[in-house]
Amino acid sequence: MSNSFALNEMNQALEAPEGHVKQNGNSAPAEGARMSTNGWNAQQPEEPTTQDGGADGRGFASSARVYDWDDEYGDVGPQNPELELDLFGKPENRGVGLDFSKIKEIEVVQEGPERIEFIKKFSDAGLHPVMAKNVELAGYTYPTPIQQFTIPAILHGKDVVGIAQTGSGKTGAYLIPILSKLMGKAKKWAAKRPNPRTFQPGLDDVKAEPLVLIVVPTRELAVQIFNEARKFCYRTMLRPGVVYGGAHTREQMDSLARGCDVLIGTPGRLKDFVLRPHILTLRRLKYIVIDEADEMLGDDWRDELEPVLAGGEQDEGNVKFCLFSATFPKAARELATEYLAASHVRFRVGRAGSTTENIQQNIIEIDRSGKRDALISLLQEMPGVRTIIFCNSRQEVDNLDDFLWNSGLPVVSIHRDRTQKDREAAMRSFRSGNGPILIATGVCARGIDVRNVMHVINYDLPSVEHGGIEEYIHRIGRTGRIGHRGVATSFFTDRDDGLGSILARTLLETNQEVPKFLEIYLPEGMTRDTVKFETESDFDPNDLGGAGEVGEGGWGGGNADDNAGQESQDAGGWGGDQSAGDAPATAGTSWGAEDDAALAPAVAAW
Ligand SMILES: Nc1ncnc2c1ncn2[C@@H]1O[C@H](COP(=O)(O)OP(=O)(O)OP(=O)(O)O)[C@@H](O)[C@H]1O
Repeated sequence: MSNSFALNEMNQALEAPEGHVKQNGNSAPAEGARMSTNGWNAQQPEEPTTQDGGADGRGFASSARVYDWDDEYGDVGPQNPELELDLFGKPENRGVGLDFSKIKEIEVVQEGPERIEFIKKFSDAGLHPVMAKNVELAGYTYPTPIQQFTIPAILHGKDVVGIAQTGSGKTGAYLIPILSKLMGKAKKWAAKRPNPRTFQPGLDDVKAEPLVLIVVPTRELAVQIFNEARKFCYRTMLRPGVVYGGAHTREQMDSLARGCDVLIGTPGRLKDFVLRPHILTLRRLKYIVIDEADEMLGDDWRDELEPVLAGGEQDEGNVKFCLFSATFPKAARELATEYLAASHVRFRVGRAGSTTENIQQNIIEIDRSGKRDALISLLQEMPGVRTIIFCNSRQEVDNLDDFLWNSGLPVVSIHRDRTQKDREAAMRSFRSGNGPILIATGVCARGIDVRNVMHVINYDLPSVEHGGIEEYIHRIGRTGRIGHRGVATSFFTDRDDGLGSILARTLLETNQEVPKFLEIYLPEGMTRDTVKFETESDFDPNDLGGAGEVGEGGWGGGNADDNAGQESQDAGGWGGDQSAGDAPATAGTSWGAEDDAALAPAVAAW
């Protein structure tokens, strides 16, 4: 196996703030700590933190502290240095480590009846001043390519589909414009809330009436996005909240009873609350975001998602939809049209389902019986770096956890059968670097963003029936995020035959070495330039006979006036007017239609 850049980069990562997993190998381990093995460090008993463990570090992450708004504040609340530190971390650690050398020019394709002018700088977006400040506090200097397009599109009142590689800033791509737009409107649109200083549970309770609903597939992702929302809502009257299964319903009800303007949740728990309108009503809702949209629109979620998307006393027709994912197979794209306005815009950074070249992908052909030894060798080869190991079953996660733990390695693990407290503790330990090896089932892979994950190991490759190449892309995408680089190593056994062809093409596409045993899956003569995947665009220019005709079932072949009423109602919010002001508003002018301008992809420099 060749890890050309790996060790050098890993060492830098070990020195990096927050990401440190290296401890002084000579120091005596604290009581309860475990000895280091083969270059890995001793694991320490975990200290609770406020960031992931609730207000006092002992509750669930859903009760983590948010900015407390007082109606006497006017438009912008005062700074709270202690909370600021908690939300954004130490100033010297913010926004470090972008590898600009790898990101030169990235092609962004836009489809839909209207062309959106992209922004090059956050300052061009017309963000609400508090949002601009929060973006700065988060350490974001430049918008990522997907953000360059979706920020103006959402500010301009469009339904948006955003498809961009893992770790490319999709969360900010919807949170920043949606919250910015609402900041100017919160006084008018948000429900009345009790004063947090005088609030008495049971006496002052209100029902939650969010303006934004963000639906995600996993609890870990819900918590992570809640933490991002806590940052971007800082010093505003928008109050974020999160609900997810496994944590106490009572605790989440108490939190909702204080009011909630931005609600993040997993479908099951959301459905429970939506069916209890005295606790949660969606009648004020202005935005629905479906993150990991291809996963969420799959059959597995239908029963829970449909009552949420259709229910809760929504003001039908006045809710904007935003769908985001790194992968978006055709079947999911077709389903998505059920929810989107005909005039929605769609942005794609690279091929839907492509991965970033920042991840070095190694595929190792192996006998099933040799996996454990090979795993230990891999961990010894890259000691002390934050690593995620994926397995296909909960049983295998438990088995490997025992095996590695007994081998003296600092390992933590999560899967669906663990209690929520255990899941949160494992994530806390992994994030802090105390338990730098995380074993998980693939289900947990979606969206998790932990700084300095340098190595992803597919102990089992996802089977074609369960996630296939999409899951592979999401799993390896836990490394190589936001301009960083990383290594993904996968064990390929006789069971993985079904994945061979698409895996070989994925390697080819991203300039990776295709190992000899995978070459047989490629048609003769196929090169990086001729590699083929499923159709990327569903947009059929023939559907667009004239201005305003709707391309049936297609993406964006629609009538730009369909939601014009809503747009004029929206105008006047921060950034609502100027951002797309130059864009041609003619229905029928479309990316993907057969004229020169339409065929040219927009290029975002970053
Ligand atoms: N403009 C920016 N500048 C610097 N860092 C950013 C910027 N936007 C987002 N980030 C950071 O990049 C990381 C990855 O972002 P995010 O988790 O939103 O990626 P993603 O595209 O949703 O990935 P996935 O597909 O895996 O869910 C996060 O730590 C986020 O804080």
